[in-house]
Amino acid sequence: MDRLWQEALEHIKESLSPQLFSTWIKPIRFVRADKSMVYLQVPNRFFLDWIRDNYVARIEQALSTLGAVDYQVILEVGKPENSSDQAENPEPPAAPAREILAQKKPEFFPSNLNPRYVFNDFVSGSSNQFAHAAAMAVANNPATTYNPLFIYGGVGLGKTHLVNAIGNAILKKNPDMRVCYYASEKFMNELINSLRYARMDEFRNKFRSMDVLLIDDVQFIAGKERTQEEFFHTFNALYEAHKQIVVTSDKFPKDIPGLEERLRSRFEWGLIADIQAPDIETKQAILKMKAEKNAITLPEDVAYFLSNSVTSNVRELEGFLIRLGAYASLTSTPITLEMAREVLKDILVEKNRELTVEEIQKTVAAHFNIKMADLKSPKRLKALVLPRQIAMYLARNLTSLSFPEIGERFGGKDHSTIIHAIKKIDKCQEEDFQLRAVIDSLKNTLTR
Ligand SMILES: Nc1ncnc2c1ncn2[C@@H]1O[C@H](COP(=O)(O)OP(=O)(O)OP(=O)(O)O)[C@@H](O)[C@H]1O
Repeated sequence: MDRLWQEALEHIKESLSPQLFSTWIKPIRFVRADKSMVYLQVPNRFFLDWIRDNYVARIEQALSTLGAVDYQVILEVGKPENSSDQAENPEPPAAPAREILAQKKPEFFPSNLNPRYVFNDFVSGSSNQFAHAAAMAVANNPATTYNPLFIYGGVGLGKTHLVNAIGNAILKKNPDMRVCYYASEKFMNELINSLRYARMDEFRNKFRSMDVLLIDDVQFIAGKERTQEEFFHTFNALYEAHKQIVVTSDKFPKDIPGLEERLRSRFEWGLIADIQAPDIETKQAILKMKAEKNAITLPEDVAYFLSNSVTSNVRELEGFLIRLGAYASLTSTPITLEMAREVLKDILVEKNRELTVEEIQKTVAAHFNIKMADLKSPKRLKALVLPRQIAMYLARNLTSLSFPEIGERFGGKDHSTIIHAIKKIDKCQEEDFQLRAVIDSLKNTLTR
């Protein structure tokens, strides 16, 4: 059996980089074997966990290829190599490999979660209550209720916060679970590195051994062929093993350009929940909560002023609050409405500047991948009519221009054409959930 072990080592060596082999496999010592078990010694507990999670299957596979079929690897923590009593007093063997595989050792598993983002600090309002409720349901019963959970919404509206809150709540209740948060760009970078250094097995083992995988801003992997493929396989492996997957994006799956069809359809298997721009009451509640957290005294009228006059991006709103807090502290003056107006005046002027129809047309044209000129043209092609009507609708909603003035900016169209377009979009939005999502996303882009 000793010889067989040496051969198995050679076998494993072929499939690993020299560095990995010498780090993880070389220090493993063969102890003994009986009819169905191979006892291997590793230097310490951390090592044992790592080998168990990443290499036991590979070792069993190598033994099986060499004829030792159905042998089970049993890992034990051994004494240092020069220890004299090693042979006489072997450590009691650790649990059988398959049992070990079932155990989880979270203390060595980095979750990447942001501990600040918890449900308690998330303000729920009409704009986000659906996503909030879905996130809580997933946190309470991972992989049983909604899988995958897909949360989408505009920039700075709380997606990252919610997804981390899910992870933190799950870990609090189940400290043994492997919960991992990844921004999709980080997933991609790790994949690139694994490809470059021939560490794909490790990469796959790592992602496929999660109990809960949280992927933020998945839109960034769109158009990246290799990343999408690897994510697709990770998704399948986890889904089939009944593990929870949560994905966020700035858009509804159908509206993510360059997203592979097979991924899009999988994202639609579970629950899709949107986060909309917060209303004034929610913004005020968020500001009050954040002020309290940061020990900033924020008078009612200033909270109202901020919520009413600026952005719907909560991150930006938070930034204004911090700025006011810093100013108050540096000048040793309390925050007042007058002071808020003065300190934020430049930003607010820019923010309150009215959008132009050209900006709206440009954004809509880019979203639908058509030419801006087509929005102003009389062409009746189906692919142009809907974007044009959406642009007209947004022009009416986001500017103060009259119907004839809008018609003028759409290539001299009659005001009745504009009224018809607005009525149609209004009606379609009531029935068509996806159209509503597209319009919300465009509004968000235009007003952030
Ligand atoms: N409902 C909320 N209650 C409390 N804080 C919120 C809420 N929504 C957003 N925030 C805060 O706003 C900031 C931005 O939120 P977050 O990063 O989660 O947004 P996001 O939607 O992931 O943005 P991006 O699209 O840029 O990834 C965070 O500090 C977060 O705590």
